[in-house]
Amino acid sequence: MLDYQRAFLSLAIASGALRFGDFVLKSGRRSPYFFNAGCFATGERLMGLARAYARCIQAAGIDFDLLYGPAYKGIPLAAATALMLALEHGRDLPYAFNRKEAKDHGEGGLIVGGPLQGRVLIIDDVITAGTSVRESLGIIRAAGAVPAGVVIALDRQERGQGQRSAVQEVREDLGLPVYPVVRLDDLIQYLAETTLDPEQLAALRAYRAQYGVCP
Ligand SMILES: O=P(O)(O)OC[C@H]1O[C@H](OP(=O)(O)OP(=O)(O)O)[C@H](O)[C@@H]1O
Ligand SMILES: O=C(O)c1cc(=O)[nH]c(=O)[nH]1
Repeated sequence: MLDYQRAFLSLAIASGALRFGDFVLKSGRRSPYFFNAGCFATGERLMGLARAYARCIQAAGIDFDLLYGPAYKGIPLAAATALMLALEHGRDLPYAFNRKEAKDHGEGGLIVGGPLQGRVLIIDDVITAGTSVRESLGIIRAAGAVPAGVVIALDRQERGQGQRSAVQEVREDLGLPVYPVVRLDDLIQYLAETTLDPEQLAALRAYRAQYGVCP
C-alpha cells in the first residue's frame, strides 16, 4: 500500500467516513463496515480527500483533459481534486459538472464549468450499481468527448447481481478503467497493521469471504 492510501484510510476513519459495526446496504446485505463520503465535510477533511484523489490520479499516470464530477457528490470532489492537482502537481486542468435538472434561464443548460471536450475523467465517491457512471458516459459522449476512466474513493470488491462486482462490470462491459483510491483489501491490510480490535478485522475478512470477488 502506498503512503497516500494509508493517509486516506487514516483520515477516513478519523473523520467517521469509515465506520465499523452493523450496516444494511442498498443491496440488503449486512455489512460490518460502511463508507460515507459525506463525512469529509470540513476544509481540512476535503483537502485530505482531494489530496488522495490527486495522488491516485498521478500514481496511475492517467492522461486526461478535464475532470467531470456527477451531481451531487461528485461536484465538490471534482472541484477539490482540480484544485489539488494544480496546487501539488502543477497540473492546471479544467473541471465540469452536471445539473440534475437543466437550467432554463440565464446561461441555461445542463453542464457547468469547463467545456466537455477531449478525454474526460469522471470523479465520484463510490460505484454501487454503475447507474451514475452510465449516465455520465451518456452526457460525455453526447457532448462529443471521450471518457478516460473513473476515479472513486473505495472499491468494496463485492459481487453485484452476478459473480462480478459493479466495478468489474464497468471495466469489462463499458471498457472503462476504474481507479479506486483504496479497495477493501487495502482496508483489511491497514486494519491488520493498526487495529487493536481483532473481532473487527475478522468480521471484515468473513464479509470478504462471503460476498467478495477476486481482484
Ligand atoms: O453506481 P450507482 O448505483 O449509480 O451508485 C453510486 C452513485 O450513487 C450516489 O449518487 P446519487 O445518484 O445517489 O446522487 P447524489 O450524489 O446526489 O447523492 C453516489 O454519489 C454515486 O454517484
Ligand atoms: O452499498 C451501499 O449501499 C453503500 C456502501 C458503502 O460503503 N457506502 C455507501 O454509501 N453505500
